[in-house]
Amino acid sequence: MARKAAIIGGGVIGGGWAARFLLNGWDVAVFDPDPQAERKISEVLANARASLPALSDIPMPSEGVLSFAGTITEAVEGADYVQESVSERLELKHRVFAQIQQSAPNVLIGSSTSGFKPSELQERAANPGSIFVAHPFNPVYLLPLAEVVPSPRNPPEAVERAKDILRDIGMFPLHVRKEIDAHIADRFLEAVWREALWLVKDGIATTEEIDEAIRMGFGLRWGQMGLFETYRVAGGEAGMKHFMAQFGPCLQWPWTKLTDVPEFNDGLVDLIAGQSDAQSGHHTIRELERIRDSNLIGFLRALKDRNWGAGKVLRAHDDKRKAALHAEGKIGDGAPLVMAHLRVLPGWIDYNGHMTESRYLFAGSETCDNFLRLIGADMDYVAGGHSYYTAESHVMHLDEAKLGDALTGTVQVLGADEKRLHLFLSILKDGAPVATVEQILLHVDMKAGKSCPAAPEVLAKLMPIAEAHKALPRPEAVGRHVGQRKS
Ligand SMILES: NC(=O)C1=CN([C@@H]2O[C@H](COP(=O)(O)OP(=O)(O)OC[C@H]3O[C@@H](n4cnc5c(N)ncnc54)[C@H](O)[C@@H]3O)[C@@H](O)[C@H]2O)C=CC1
Ligand SMILES: C[N+](C)(C)CC(=O)CC(=O)[O-]
Repeated sequence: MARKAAIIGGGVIGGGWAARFLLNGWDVAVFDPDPQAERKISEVLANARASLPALSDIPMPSEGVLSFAGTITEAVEGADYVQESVSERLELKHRVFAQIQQSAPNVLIGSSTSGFKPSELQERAANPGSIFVAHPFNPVYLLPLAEVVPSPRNPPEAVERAKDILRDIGMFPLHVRKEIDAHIADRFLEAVWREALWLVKDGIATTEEIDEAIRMGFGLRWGQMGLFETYRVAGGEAGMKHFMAQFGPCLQWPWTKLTDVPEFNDGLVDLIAGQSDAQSGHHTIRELERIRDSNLIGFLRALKDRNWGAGKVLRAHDDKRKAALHAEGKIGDGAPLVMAHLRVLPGWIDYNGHMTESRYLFAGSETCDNFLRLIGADMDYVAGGHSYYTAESHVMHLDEAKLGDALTGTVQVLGADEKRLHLFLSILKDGAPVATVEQILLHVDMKAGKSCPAAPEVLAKLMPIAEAHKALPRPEAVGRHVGQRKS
């Protein structure tokens, strides 16, 4: 039976939590008095459905059931976990905790608070030990980080249980060992934000110029190496010690001494908001969210291929789910495997106004690559000198894919032996094929440049799937050559 999460407060962050839990197979009950909450959450959910599955290389779990509760009591009834995401006001959060604990005194309650310490949240609570900080990052359904901040009143086993729940929905719980205002990451964000406000207020840079300074340079570095590893490399061969010797004196210079905050008044708000409108006002917020999400998918997939940073979390999540699916006998159970989810992007459209022909093969390649990862022929395997090479492909174009369409790639194994793999890939829109790709792949010793048997651990995963797929009907298109008439 699906586990249940109660989401109290369904705004930007609550909506993101709801989407992450739902797409990871949890049932979700939301309570938010805002009459617009249901519409807003359905829009966030649509964005999440279009993006999160693209990070997974194995079939996603069946989506949980979403419900909207009329009261907090109704929302938390039977909940295995509660995530509080109401507005950032301490007295409101206290009131909400009291209501939750009246109906569910022992349930774990993670708070999304950006700045309050857990001991502040726990003040006057009936059961303080079950309230802790689980601070996420927007968009919650794509970014893995959740800062988990306990106070001394939280029993360690309860904190570990909460971290396991967060891992279950693909997150990276970062245990913050000492409670502090604004935790770890928001301390940085506030420092950067404060400096940016000064730069705009003093007329040194516009909002757009500041964004270019981040996204063309150090922002890209931070996303994959963070701060200390980046600076270690910047120290050259002598590493961190040399970096500190060279740049240590700057700590005394004026450029690192701006710690006061510009006066927060209407003038500053209008200046920043006006520049931001000029910079990005031609996009709606939902459009910006979709641009952000598809960029994040690209970054995260690259990191996943390299098993680095946030990509490691994605791999570990797949591996855990893959093991569970094997244990439940759900992998290799005789159905074509759903191996890819893609969204048709603007650059894929040709002069005929539909998806250009090479992208159907691209969709097939993505589907096939995900299948190869599933059976263990992944980047580590390739780094070890073995891989599958495609020897032959036959693409059939059956229907049109248009801009924005959601496509799903499935794999049916038609045959396999130690060296060969015969696949039938279907690229589906709304469940019907827009293209099929029949492929023969050869297992190769890359150094010798010759075919050779696949590793036993790969065959151990491949063969049960091939065996189970023998029971599937053979697609009519298999073996069909170009121009052949159907009879
Ligand atoms: N927006 C952001 O970038 C991030 C915000 N957070 C934290 O997440 C929490 C929520 O922030 P946002 O989602 O941005 O705010 P928001 O304003 O988008 O959503 C807050 C929601 O709480 C609802 N609410 C108010 N009183 C309520 C009650 N008594 N019961 C249930 N719902 C109630 C409101 O109707 C609203 O929909 C805050 O604690 C914030 O610090 C954490 C990470 C990032
Ligand atoms: C601006 N903020 C303090 C609410 C930001 C966060 O808490 C985290 C984020 O997503 O940037």
